Amino acid sequence: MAFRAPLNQACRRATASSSATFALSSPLASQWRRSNATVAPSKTDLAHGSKGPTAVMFMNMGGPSTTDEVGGFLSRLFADADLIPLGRLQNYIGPLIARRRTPKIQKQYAAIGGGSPIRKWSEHQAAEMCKILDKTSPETAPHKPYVAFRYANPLTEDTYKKMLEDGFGGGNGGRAIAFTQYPQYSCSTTGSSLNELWKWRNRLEGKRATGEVDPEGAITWSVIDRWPIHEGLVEAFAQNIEKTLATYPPEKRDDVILLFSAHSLPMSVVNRGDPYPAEVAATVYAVMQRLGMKHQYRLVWQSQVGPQPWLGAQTSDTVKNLIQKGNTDMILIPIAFTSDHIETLYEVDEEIIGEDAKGYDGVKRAESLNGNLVFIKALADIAKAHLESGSPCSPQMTLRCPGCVSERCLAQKEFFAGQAKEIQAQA
Ligand SMILES: C=CC1=C(C)c2cc3[nH]c(cc4nc(cc5[nH]c(cc1n2)c(C)c5CCC(=O)O)C(CCC(=O)O)=C4C)c(C)c3C=C
Ligand code: FES
Ligand SMILES: [Fe+2]
Repeated sequence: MAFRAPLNQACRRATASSSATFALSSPLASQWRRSNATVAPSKTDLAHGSKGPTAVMFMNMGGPSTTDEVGGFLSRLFADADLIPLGRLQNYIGPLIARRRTPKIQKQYAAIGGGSPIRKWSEHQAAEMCKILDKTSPETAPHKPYVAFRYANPLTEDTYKKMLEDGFGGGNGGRAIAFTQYPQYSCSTTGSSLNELWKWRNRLEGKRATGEVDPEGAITWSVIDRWPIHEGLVEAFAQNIEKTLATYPPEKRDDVILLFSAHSLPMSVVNRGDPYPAEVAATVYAVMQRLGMKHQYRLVWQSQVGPQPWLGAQTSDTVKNLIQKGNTDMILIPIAFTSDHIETLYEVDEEIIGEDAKGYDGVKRAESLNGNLVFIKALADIAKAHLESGSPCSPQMTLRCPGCVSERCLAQKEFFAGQAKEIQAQA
Protein backbone atom coordinates (compact mmCIF):
# COMPACT_ATOMS: atom_id res chain seq x y z
CA MET A 1 0.00 0.00 0.00
CA ALA A 2 2.76 2.42 0.94
CA PHE A 3 4.74 1.88 -2.25
CA ARG A 4 3.30 2.00 -5.73
CA ALA A 5 5.69 0.62 -8.28
CA PRO A 6 3.62 1.68 -11.33
CA LEU A 7 3.84 5.33 -10.20
CA ASN A 8 7.57 5.15 -9.94
CA GLN A 9 7.76 3.52 -13.36
CA ALA A 10 5.68 6.32 -14.87
CA CYS A 11 8.26 8.86 -13.72
CA ARG A 12 11.17 6.69 -14.85
CA ARG A 13 9.65 6.18 -18.31
CA ALA A 14 9.11 9.88 -18.69
CA THR A 15 12.63 10.64 -17.50
CA ALA A 16 14.00 8.10 -19.96
CA SER A 17 12.38 10.01 -22.84
CA SER A 18 14.08 13.16 -21.66
CA SER A 19 15.49 14.07 -25.00
CA ALA A 20 12.04 14.33 -26.57
CA THR A 21 11.41 17.77 -28.00
CA PHE A 22 8.02 19.40 -28.14
CA ALA A 23 6.66 19.60 -31.67
CA LEU A 24 4.87 22.55 -33.19
CA SER A 25 2.07 20.22 -34.17
CA SER A 26 1.17 19.16 -30.60
CA PRO A 27 -2.66 19.18 -30.47
CA LEU A 28 -2.80 20.78 -27.04
CA ALA A 29 -0.18 23.36 -27.90
CA SER A 30 -2.00 24.42 -31.04
CA GLN A 31 -5.34 24.39 -29.22
CA TRP A 32 -3.69 26.62 -26.61
CA ARG A 33 -2.42 29.03 -29.25
CA ARG A 34 -5.77 29.22 -31.06
CA SER A 35 -7.92 29.74 -28.01
CA ASN A 36 -5.59 32.17 -26.28
CA ALA A 37 -4.72 34.45 -29.11
CA THR A 38 -5.84 37.43 -27.04
CA VAL A 39 -5.38 36.31 -23.43
CA ALA A 40 -2.01 34.54 -23.21
CA PRO A 41 0.09 36.41 -20.68
CA SER A 42 3.08 37.82 -22.45
CA LYS A 43 2.29 37.18 -26.08
CA THR A 44 2.69 40.82 -26.88
CA ASP A 45 6.01 41.40 -25.18
CA LEU A 46 7.93 38.28 -26.04
CA ALA A 47 8.55 36.06 -28.98
CA HIS A 48 6.47 32.92 -28.49
CA GLY A 49 8.39 29.66 -28.40
CA SER A 50 6.86 26.62 -30.07
CA LYS A 51 5.98 25.18 -26.65
CA GLY A 52 5.28 28.39 -24.73
CA PRO A 53 3.92 29.99 -22.75
CA THR A 54 4.99 28.24 -19.56
CA ALA A 55 3.78 29.15 -16.09
CA VAL A 56 6.31 28.67 -13.30
CA MET A 57 4.74 28.48 -9.84
CA PHE A 58 7.17 29.00 -6.95
CA MET A 59 5.80 27.05 -3.98
CA ASN A 60 6.75 27.76 -0.40
CA MET A 61 5.20 28.07 3.03
CA GLY A 62 5.15 31.86 3.00
CA GLY A 63 5.08 34.14 5.97
CA PRO A 64 3.02 37.05 7.24
CA SER A 65 4.02 40.27 5.47
CA THR A 66 2.59 42.32 8.35
CA THR A 67 1.93 41.55 12.02
CA ASP A 68 -1.83 41.67 11.28
CA GLU A 69 -1.40 38.62 9.03
CA VAL A 70 0.20 36.50 11.79
CA GLY A 71 -3.14 35.16 13.10
CA GLY A 72 -4.27 33.92 9.66
CA PHE A 73 -0.82 32.49 8.91
CA LEU A 74 -0.73 30.47 12.13
CA SER A 75 -4.33 29.30 11.86
CA ARG A 76 -3.65 27.90 8.35
CA LEU A 77 -0.39 26.36 9.57
CA PHE A 78 -2.00 24.60 12.55
CA ALA A 79 -4.91 23.46 10.35
CA ASP A 80 -2.48 21.60 8.06
CA ALA A 81 -2.59 17.90 8.89
CA ASP A 82 0.39 17.27 6.60
CA LEU A 83 2.51 19.49 8.88
CA ILE A 84 0.92 19.09 12.30
CA PRO A 85 -1.44 16.10 12.44
CA LEU A 86 -3.93 16.64 15.26
CA GLY A 87 -6.39 13.91 14.28
CA ARG A 88 -10.14 14.39 14.28
CA LEU A 89 -9.80 17.41 16.54
CA GLN A 90 -7.59 19.33 14.06
CA ASN A 91 -10.29 21.89 13.31
CA TYR A 92 -10.84 22.62 17.02
CA ILE A 93 -7.37 22.34 18.51
CA GLY A 94 -5.56 23.94 15.53
CA PRO A 95 -7.26 27.35 15.84
CA LEU A 96 -6.88 27.28 19.62
CA ILE A 97 -3.10 26.76 19.45
CA ALA A 98 -2.84 29.35 16.67
CA ARG A 99 -4.71 31.95 18.75
CA ARG A 100 -2.58 31.23 21.80
CA ARG A 101 0.69 31.57 19.88
CA THR A 102 -0.29 34.67 17.89
CA PRO A 103 0.83 37.42 20.34
CA LYS A 104 4.25 35.80 20.90
CA ILE A 105 4.89 35.30 17.18
CA GLN A 106 3.59 38.82 16.38
CA LYS A 107 6.29 40.21 18.68
CA GLN A 108 8.94 38.23 16.79
CA TYR A 109 7.76 39.57 13.42
CA ALA A 110 7.61 43.09 14.90
CA ALA A 111 11.25 42.66 15.98
CA ILE A 112 12.37 41.81 12.43
CA GLY A 113 10.79 44.89 10.87
CA GLY A 114 7.07 44.08 11.00
CA GLY A 115 6.80 41.05 8.73
CA SER A 116 8.42 38.23 6.82
CA PRO A 117 10.44 39.21 3.73
CA ILE A 118 9.65 35.88 2.03
CA ARG A 119 7.00 37.29 -0.33
CA LYS A 120 9.30 40.06 -1.52
CA TRP A 121 12.17 37.63 -2.13
CA SER A 122 10.01 34.93 -3.74
CA GLU A 123 8.44 37.38 -6.19
CA HIS A 124 11.85 38.79 -7.03
CA GLN A 125 13.47 35.35 -7.48
CA ALA A 126 10.59 34.05 -9.65
CA ALA A 127 10.52 37.13 -11.90
CA GLU A 128 14.30 37.24 -12.36
CA MET A 129 14.48 33.50 -12.98
CA CYS A 130 11.81 33.74 -15.70
CA LYS A 131 13.76 36.50 -17.46
CA ILE A 132 16.80 34.21 -17.62
CA LEU A 133 14.69 31.24 -18.72
CA ASP A 134 13.19 33.27 -21.56
CA LYS A 135 16.71 33.55 -22.95
CA THR A 136 18.00 30.06 -22.17
CA SER A 137 14.84 28.17 -23.11
CA PRO A 138 13.26 30.26 -25.89
CA GLU A 139 11.06 27.44 -27.15
CA THR A 140 9.11 27.27 -23.87
CA ALA A 141 8.97 31.09 -23.59
CA PRO A 142 7.40 33.24 -22.43
CA HIS A 143 7.80 32.04 -18.85
CA LYS A 144 5.29 33.59 -16.53
CA PRO A 145 6.23 33.78 -12.80
CA TYR A 146 3.74 32.93 -10.05
CA VAL A 147 4.15 32.55 -6.30
CA ALA A 148 1.91 30.21 -4.30
CA PHE A 149 2.20 30.07 -0.52
CA ARG A 150 0.79 27.38 1.72
CA TYR A 151 -0.09 29.57 4.73
CA ALA A 152 0.16 33.23 3.67
CA ASN A 153 -0.76 35.47 0.76
CA PRO A 154 -0.60 34.81 -2.14
CA LEU A 155 -2.31 31.50 -1.27
CA THR A 156 -2.25 28.55 -3.68
CA GLU A 157 -5.97 28.92 -4.34
CA ASP A 158 -5.65 32.59 -5.35
CA THR A 159 -2.59 31.98 -7.49
CA TYR A 160 -4.32 29.10 -9.31
CA LYS A 161 -7.30 31.38 -10.00
CA LYS A 162 -4.94 34.06 -11.29
CA MET A 163 -3.35 31.54 -13.65
CA LEU A 164 -6.80 30.64 -15.00
CA GLU A 165 -7.59 34.35 -15.46
CA ASP A 166 -4.30 34.72 -17.33
CA GLY A 167 -5.40 32.08 -19.81
CA PHE A 168 -3.67 28.95 -18.54
CA GLY A 169 -5.94 25.91 -18.33
CA GLY A 170 -9.67 26.29 -17.78
CA GLY A 171 -10.32 24.60 -21.14
CA ASN A 172 -7.34 26.18 -22.89
CA GLY A 173 -4.67 23.64 -21.96
CA GLY A 174 -1.24 25.10 -21.25
CA ARG A 175 1.85 24.08 -19.37
CA ALA A 176 2.87 24.83 -15.78
CA ILE A 177 5.70 23.82 -13.49
CA ALA A 178 5.21 23.55 -9.74
CA PHE A 179 8.70 24.52 -8.55
CA THR A 180 9.28 23.87 -4.85
CA GLN A 181 11.46 26.47 -3.20
CA TYR A 182 12.52 24.00 -0.52
CA PRO A 183 15.75 22.54 -1.95
CA GLN A 184 15.32 19.40 0.18
CA TYR A 185 12.08 17.42 0.10
CA SER A 186 9.97 16.90 3.20
CA CYS A 187 6.43 15.58 3.19
CA SER A 188 5.69 18.31 5.76
CA THR A 189 6.78 21.11 3.42
CA THR A 190 6.93 20.34 -0.33
CA GLY A 191 4.57 17.38 0.17
CA SER A 192 2.05 19.63 1.88
CA SER A 193 2.29 22.29 -0.86
CA LEU A 194 1.75 19.64 -3.54
CA ASN A 195 -1.25 18.21 -1.70
CA GLU A 196 -2.69 21.72 -1.59
CA LEU A 197 -2.00 22.33 -5.27
CA TRP A 198 -3.56 18.99 -6.20
CA LYS A 199 -6.65 19.85 -4.08
CA TRP A 200 -7.16 23.19 -5.83
CA ARG A 201 -6.46 21.70 -9.23
CA ASN A 202 -9.35 19.29 -8.62
CA ARG A 203 -11.63 22.00 -7.27
CA LEU A 204 -10.91 24.47 -10.05
CA GLU A 205 -10.18 22.22 -13.02
CA GLY A 206 -11.31 18.72 -12.10
CA LYS A 207 -14.19 17.01 -13.86
CA ARG A 208 -16.66 18.08 -11.20
CA ALA A 209 -15.65 21.72 -11.60
CA THR A 210 -15.61 21.93 -15.36
CA GLY A 211 -17.63 19.04 -16.75
CA GLU A 212 -16.01 17.81 -19.91
CA VAL A 213 -12.72 19.73 -19.98
CA ASP A 214 -10.79 17.45 -17.64
CA PRO A 215 -8.13 16.55 -18.60
CA GLU A 216 -7.99 17.91 -22.14
CA GLY A 217 -8.27 21.61 -21.45
CA ALA A 218 -6.76 21.63 -17.98
CA ILE A 219 -3.26 22.80 -17.18
CA THR A 220 -0.57 20.16 -17.70
CA TRP A 221 1.50 20.17 -14.52
CA SER A 222 4.96 18.91 -13.78
CA VAL A 223 6.89 19.21 -10.54
CA ILE A 224 10.42 20.19 -9.60
CA ASP A 225 10.31 18.44 -6.25
CA ARG A 226 13.90 18.70 -4.95
CA TRP A 227 17.33 20.02 -5.91
CA PRO A 228 19.54 19.52 -2.83
CA ILE A 229 22.89 19.23 -4.58
CA HIS A 230 22.44 21.36 -7.67
CA GLU A 231 25.88 22.85 -8.33
CA GLY A 232 24.57 26.42 -8.60
CA LEU A 233 22.85 26.11 -5.23
CA VAL A 234 26.03 24.65 -3.73
CA GLU A 235 28.14 27.41 -5.32
CA ALA A 236 25.85 30.16 -3.99
CA PHE A 237 26.03 28.77 -0.45
CA ALA A 238 29.80 28.30 -0.70
CA GLN A 239 30.39 31.86 -1.92
CA ASN A 240 28.34 33.30 0.95
CA ILE A 241 30.36 31.23 3.43
CA GLU A 242 33.62 32.38 1.84
CA LYS A 243 32.47 35.99 2.11
CA THR A 244 31.87 35.57 5.84
CA LEU A 245 35.13 33.66 6.32
CA ALA A 246 36.95 36.62 4.76
CA THR A 247 35.78 38.83 7.67
CA TYR A 248 37.95 36.86 10.16
CA PRO A 249 41.63 37.71 10.65
CA PRO A 250 43.72 35.42 8.37
CA GLU A 251 45.40 33.68 11.31
CA LYS A 252 42.01 32.61 12.71
CA ARG A 253 40.21 31.79 9.45
CA ASP A 254 41.12 28.11 9.11
CA ASP A 255 39.86 27.35 12.61
CA VAL A 256 36.38 28.79 12.11
CA ILE A 257 33.74 26.08 12.64
CA LEU A 258 30.92 25.92 10.11
CA LEU A 259 27.52 25.22 11.68
CA PHE A 260 24.93 24.39 9.04
CA SER A 261 21.52 24.98 10.56
CA ALA A 262 18.23 23.61 9.23
CA HIS A 263 14.66 23.67 10.55
CA SER A 264 14.25 20.48 12.60
CA LEU A 265 11.61 17.76 12.19
CA PRO A 266 9.66 15.91 14.88
CA MET A 267 11.15 12.43 15.38
CA SER A 268 7.76 10.96 14.43
CA VAL A 269 8.26 12.44 10.93
CA VAL A 270 11.90 11.33 10.75
CA ASN A 271 10.91 7.80 11.76
CA ARG A 272 8.13 7.73 9.16
CA GLY A 273 10.99 7.81 6.66
CA ASP A 274 10.86 11.46 5.57
CA PRO A 275 13.63 12.17 3.02
CA TYR A 276 14.49 15.65 4.38
CA PRO A 277 17.27 14.85 6.90
CA ALA A 278 19.23 12.85 4.32
CA GLU A 279 18.77 15.50 1.63
CA VAL A 280 19.81 18.34 3.95
CA ALA A 281 22.90 16.33 4.84
CA ALA A 282 23.58 15.88 1.12
CA THR A 283 23.54 19.67 0.60
CA VAL A 284 25.88 20.18 3.53
CA TYR A 285 28.32 17.56 2.27
CA ALA A 286 28.31 19.02 -1.25
CA VAL A 287 29.01 22.51 0.10
CA MET A 288 31.83 21.16 2.26
CA GLN A 289 33.33 19.38 -0.75
CA ARG A 290 33.16 22.60 -2.75
CA LEU A 291 34.99 24.33 0.15
CA GLY A 292 37.70 21.68 0.02
CA MET A 293 36.76 20.05 3.34
CA LYS A 294 39.09 22.55 5.01
CA HIS A 295 36.90 23.37 8.00
CA GLN A 296 35.35 21.51 10.89
CA TYR A 297 31.58 21.44 10.51
CA ARG A 298 28.32 20.12 11.92
CA LEU A 299 24.75 19.94 10.71
CA VAL A 300 22.48 21.13 13.54
CA TRP A 301 18.73 21.67 13.81
CA GLN A 302 16.63 24.60 14.97
CA SER A 303 13.06 25.86 15.55
CA GLN A 304 11.55 22.95 17.44
CA VAL A 305 7.94 23.67 18.45
CA GLY A 306 5.95 21.84 21.16
CA PRO A 307 6.82 19.12 23.65
CA GLN A 308 7.44 16.05 21.45
CA PRO A 309 10.99 14.89 20.57
CA TRP A 310 12.63 16.59 17.57
CA LEU A 311 15.75 15.83 15.58
CA GLY A 312 18.91 17.30 17.20
CA ALA A 313 21.47 18.50 18.08
CA GLN A 314 19.78 21.84 18.55
CA THR A 315 21.52 24.84 17.04
CA SER A 316 21.33 27.00 20.17
CA ASP A 317 22.66 24.21 22.44
CA THR A 318 25.50 23.56 20.02
CA VAL A 319 26.56 27.21 19.93
CA LYS A 320 26.51 27.42 23.73
CA ASN A 321 28.39 24.15 24.04
CA LEU A 322 31.12 25.19 21.61
CA ILE A 323 31.59 28.53 23.37
CA GLN A 324 31.85 26.73 26.69
CA LYS A 325 34.61 24.57 25.24
CA GLY A 326 36.48 27.64 24.05
CA ASN A 327 35.49 27.57 20.35
CA THR A 328 34.29 31.11 19.82
CA ASP A 329 34.73 31.47 16.06
CA MET A 330 31.88 29.92 14.09
CA ILE A 331 29.58 30.70 11.18
CA LEU A 332 25.92 29.75 11.25
CA ILE A 333 24.66 28.85 7.78
CA PRO A 334 20.92 28.55 7.10
CA ILE A 335 20.94 25.60 4.68
CA ALA A 336 17.31 24.58 4.13
CA PHE A 337 15.64 27.84 3.20
CA THR A 338 16.50 30.16 0.36
CA SER A 339 15.53 33.53 1.78
CA ASP A 340 15.50 35.29 5.11
CA HIS A 341 12.70 34.45 7.47
CA ILE A 342 11.91 34.56 11.14
CA GLU A 343 14.27 31.66 11.86
CA THR A 344 17.28 33.54 10.48
CA LEU A 345 16.41 37.11 11.38
CA TYR A 346 14.93 36.43 14.82
CA GLU A 347 15.99 33.01 16.08
CA VAL A 348 19.57 33.04 14.78
CA ASP A 349 20.38 36.78 14.72
CA GLU A 350 18.47 37.94 17.81
CA GLU A 351 18.24 34.90 20.08
CA ILE A 352 21.35 32.84 19.28
CA ILE A 353 23.93 35.42 18.14
CA GLY A 354 22.42 38.36 20.06
CA GLU A 355 21.77 36.55 23.36
CA ASP A 356 23.36 33.07 23.62
CA ALA A 357 26.62 34.28 22.04
CA LYS A 358 26.48 37.85 23.35
CA GLY A 359 29.96 39.32 23.58
CA TYR A 360 31.50 36.75 21.21
CA ASP A 361 32.11 38.63 17.95
CA GLY A 362 33.45 35.50 16.28
CA VAL A 363 29.95 33.99 16.13
CA LYS A 364 28.47 35.14 12.82
CA ARG A 365 25.83 34.17 10.25
CA ALA A 366 26.30 33.69 6.52
CA GLU A 367 23.93 35.77 4.40
CA SER A 368 20.78 34.04 3.11
CA LEU A 369 20.49 33.49 -0.64
CA ASN A 370 17.77 36.13 -1.15
CA GLY A 371 18.59 38.05 -4.39
CA ASN A 372 21.91 36.23 -5.03
CA LEU A 373 22.43 36.07 -8.80
CA VAL A 374 24.36 32.79 -8.73
CA PHE A 375 21.36 31.30 -6.96
CA ILE A 376 18.79 32.78 -9.35
CA LYS A 377 20.78 31.47 -12.32
CA ALA A 378 20.77 28.05 -10.63
CA LEU A 379 16.97 28.21 -10.41
CA ALA A 380 16.77 28.96 -14.14
CA ASP A 381 19.16 26.11 -14.87
CA ILE A 382 17.08 23.67 -12.80
CA ALA A 383 13.88 24.75 -14.58
CA LYS A 384 15.46 24.45 -18.03
CA ALA A 385 16.78 20.95 -17.31
CA HIS A 386 13.37 19.99 -15.99
CA LEU A 387 11.59 21.23 -19.12
CA GLU A 388 14.06 19.36 -21.31
CA SER A 389 13.60 16.16 -19.30
CA GLY A 390 9.96 15.81 -20.30
CA SER A 391 9.44 14.28 -16.88
CA PRO A 392 6.50 15.02 -14.58
CA CYS A 393 8.63 14.76 -11.41
CA SER A 394 11.74 13.08 -10.06
CA PRO A 395 11.64 9.27 -9.76
CA GLN A 396 12.09 9.77 -6.02
CA MET A 397 8.84 11.69 -5.62
CA THR A 398 6.62 8.70 -6.21
CA LEU A 399 8.22 6.54 -3.55
CA ARG A 400 6.14 7.08 -0.45
CA CYS A 401 7.56 7.14 3.06
CA PRO A 402 7.60 3.63 4.56
CA GLY A 403 5.33 4.88 7.34
CA CYS A 404 2.96 6.92 5.17
CA VAL A 405 -0.73 6.24 5.70
CA SER A 406 -2.02 9.35 3.95
CA GLU A 407 -4.49 8.84 1.13
CA ARG A 408 -3.80 12.46 0.12
CA CYS A 409 -0.13 11.65 -0.53
CA LEU A 410 -1.07 8.64 -2.61
CA ALA A 411 -3.64 10.46 -4.75
CA GLN A 412 -1.44 13.53 -5.20
CA LYS A 413 1.51 11.45 -6.37
CA GLU A 414 -0.70 9.47 -8.73
CA PHE A 415 -1.98 12.70 -10.21
CA PHE A 416 1.41 14.31 -10.82
CA ALA A 417 3.05 11.11 -12.10
CA GLY A 418 0.02 10.63 -14.37
CA GLN A 419 0.77 13.98 -16.02
CA ALA A 420 3.51 12.12 -17.92
CA LYS A 421 0.86 11.19 -20.51
CA GLU A 422 -0.11 14.82 -21.07
CA ILE A 423 3.49 15.98 -21.26
CA GLN A 424 4.32 13.30 -23.81
CA ALA A 425 1.20 14.11 -25.83
CA GLN A 426 2.56 17.62 -26.18
CA ALA A 427 6.05 16.44 -27.09
C1 LIG B 1 12.64 23.51 5.45
C2 LIG B 1 12.01 24.25 6.27
C3 LIG B 1 10.98 23.83 7.23
C4 LIG B 1 10.59 22.56 7.67
C5 LIG B 1 11.11 21.20 7.28
C6 LIG B 1 9.54 22.77 8.62
C7 LIG B 1 8.88 21.76 9.29
C8 LIG B 1 8.00 21.98 10.33
N1 LIG B 1 7.61 23.18 10.89
C9 LIG B 1 6.72 22.99 11.90
C10 LIG B 1 6.07 23.96 12.69
C11 LIG B 1 6.18 25.36 12.50
N2 LIG B 1 6.97 26.02 11.61
C12 LIG B 1 6.77 27.37 11.73
C13 LIG B 1 7.38 28.38 11.02
C14 LIG B 1 8.30 28.16 10.00
N3 LIG B 1 8.73 26.94 9.51
C15 LIG B 1 9.66 27.14 8.51
C16 LIG B 1 10.31 26.18 7.77
C17 LIG B 1 10.18 24.79 7.91
N4 LIG B 1 9.32 24.13 8.71
C18 LIG B 1 9.81 28.56 8.39
C19 LIG B 1 10.73 29.21 7.38
C20 LIG B 1 8.98 29.19 9.28
C21 LIG B 1 8.82 30.69 9.50
C22 LIG B 1 8.18 31.42 8.36
C23 LIG B 1 8.62 32.87 8.29
O1 LIG B 1 7.83 33.71 7.97
O2 LIG B 1 9.70 33.28 8.58
C24 LIG B 1 5.81 27.60 12.74
C25 LIG B 1 5.24 28.97 13.10
C26 LIG B 1 6.06 29.74 14.02
C27 LIG B 1 5.82 29.27 15.44
O3 LIG B 1 4.67 29.16 15.84
O4 LIG B 1 6.82 29.01 16.11
C28 LIG B 1 5.43 26.35 13.24
C29 LIG B 1 4.43 26.07 14.31
C30 LIG B 1 6.53 21.58 12.00
C31 LIG B 1 5.61 20.91 13.00
C32 LIG B 1 7.32 20.96 11.02
C33 LIG B 1 7.48 19.54 10.66
C34 LIG B 1 6.59 18.62 10.78
S1 FES C 1 4.08 11.14 4.49
FE1 FES C 1 5.76 10.86 3.14
S2 FES C 1 4.76 10.10 1.35
FE2 FES C 1 3.08 10.44 2.69
FE1 LIG D 1 8.36 25.06 10.43
